[in-house]
Amino acid sequence: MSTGAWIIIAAALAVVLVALVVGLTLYRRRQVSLQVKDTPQLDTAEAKDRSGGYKAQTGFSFTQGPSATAPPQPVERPAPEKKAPAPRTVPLPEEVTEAPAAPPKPAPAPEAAPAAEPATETPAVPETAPAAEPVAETAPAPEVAPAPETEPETAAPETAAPETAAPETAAPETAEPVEPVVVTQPSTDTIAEPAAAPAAAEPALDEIEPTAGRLVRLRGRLARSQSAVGKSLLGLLGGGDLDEDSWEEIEDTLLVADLGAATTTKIVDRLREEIALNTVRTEAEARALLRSVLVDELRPELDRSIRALPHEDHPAVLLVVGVNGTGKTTTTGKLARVLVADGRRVLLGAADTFRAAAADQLQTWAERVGAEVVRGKDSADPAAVAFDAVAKGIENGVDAVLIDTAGRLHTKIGLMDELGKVKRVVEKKAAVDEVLLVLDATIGQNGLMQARVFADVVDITGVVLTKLDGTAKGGIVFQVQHELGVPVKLVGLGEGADDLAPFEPEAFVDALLG
Ligand SMILES: Nc1nc2c(ncn2[C@@H]2O[C@H](COP(=O)(O)OP(=O)(O)OP(=O)(O)O)[C@@H](O)[C@H]2O)c(=O)[nH]1
Repeated sequence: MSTGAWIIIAAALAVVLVALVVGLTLYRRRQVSLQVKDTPQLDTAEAKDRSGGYKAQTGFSFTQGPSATAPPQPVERPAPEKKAPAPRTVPLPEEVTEAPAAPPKPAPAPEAAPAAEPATETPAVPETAPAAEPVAETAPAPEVAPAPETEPETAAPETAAPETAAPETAAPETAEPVEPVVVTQPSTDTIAEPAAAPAAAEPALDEIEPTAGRLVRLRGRLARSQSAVGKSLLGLLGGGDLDEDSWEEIEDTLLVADLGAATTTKIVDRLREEIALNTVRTEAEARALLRSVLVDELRPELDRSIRALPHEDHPAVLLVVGVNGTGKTTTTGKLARVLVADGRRVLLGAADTFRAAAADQLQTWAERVGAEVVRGKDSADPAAVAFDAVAKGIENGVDAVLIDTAGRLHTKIGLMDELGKVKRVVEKKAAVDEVLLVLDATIGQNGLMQARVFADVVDITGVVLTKLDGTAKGGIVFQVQHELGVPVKLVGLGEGADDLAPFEPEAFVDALLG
């Protein structure tokens, strides 16, 4: 063979060898990558489920509150239950003149009708006489009962402690089988409610609208009521040279929209500065400037997440406070729906015991959404109901307990006693993660006055502004945040069950500017 032939054979062999090596490498690499794929990815996703840091992909953002101070205590199983006669005597308190508080009307689901009754109450905690003296700590009851209220100024006749501390020891015949009536969702897999389970018919659960993009979907409503303000501002700013009259008109427009004097001055000053710099030449630039000034004023950097995620060993606890008629109960129900839609287990505490209809209304929300509810008899001590709601929530391992409170504003002292007590008593079981103040946007400056009173009484952590669909005075958002230094976290944009949206400064301003 010639040398040339040998070279060709050698080259061919070399090519085959290279091909073999490459093929083998590729094969092995593919094998490795398959194994990698199988690994932890899925586990972590699953492990995330119940922990903090959850962010609804919806614009609703839920977080875990700061860690609890009160050590959660093991709660005894409720004592044998008795049927509550539950006569409802609807004692409308004197000054509570607010809205009739219709039960949630959305999703009228006729099948739900029978489900309203099955709420046959089963008192979870047979109660001792309401006037029971603070016996808590000395009682041999196994459960570590919360200390009774000791503050002299809140020496209300009832304390939460005796009521819940007594279950095991109370004589079964205790006259009144009333205090906290607990209605559990029949399908829950937790504690067996022997009396309730067989009696309760399967409740017709509502379809909950997807929570994604709520504010966008509801923006039309916001725009309808707000855009007059935006249009007028844009008309003035984009109209060329601005004389003093025009600036005054801008100021008036902002004031009429309830932005308040301080915010209005700040906004007008900034607009003047920018316009003096000649940076605004077109209508589009005027719009962009106005948008950025308004958004900045709404402090987009504030944390607007709702602290509704459970702690390791107990649920998140949220208090919903506000004057009657502002939409507290409705908001509590709407928020429960959002949480349930996001896979959370929710318990509602009906601590608004001054109006029987309020508890009924909350119960209806709970049934429709598949949440549990704890309620007391009419005029029961709201603190006791709130306490029992949290205890039940811990016992049943729910993710969040939402407590609807009563907000009678006859006197600040009364409110302080009541709300302060609710918070203190609840905190014997678990720290309160969130105190949401519900304000009715349609009442403008009055809402601000209410906010001040409530802020003096409890540490508000977030504001819910309701009925923004029905007012052009959305400017109250600016004032509330400015005055309280607390973010508006949620907005109510209608009476519908799903008409609750997270508050987003940019989206709000866009709606305002139309
Ligand atoms: N248009 C509109 N109406 C709302 C909104 N939120 C609540 N409402 C209505 O306001 C009325 C009062 O709401 P409630 O939830 O009963 O108010 P509350 O503060 O709990 O009052 P009490 O039940 O008396 O304690 C009801 O008719 C609700 O449907 C909202 O965002 N927009």
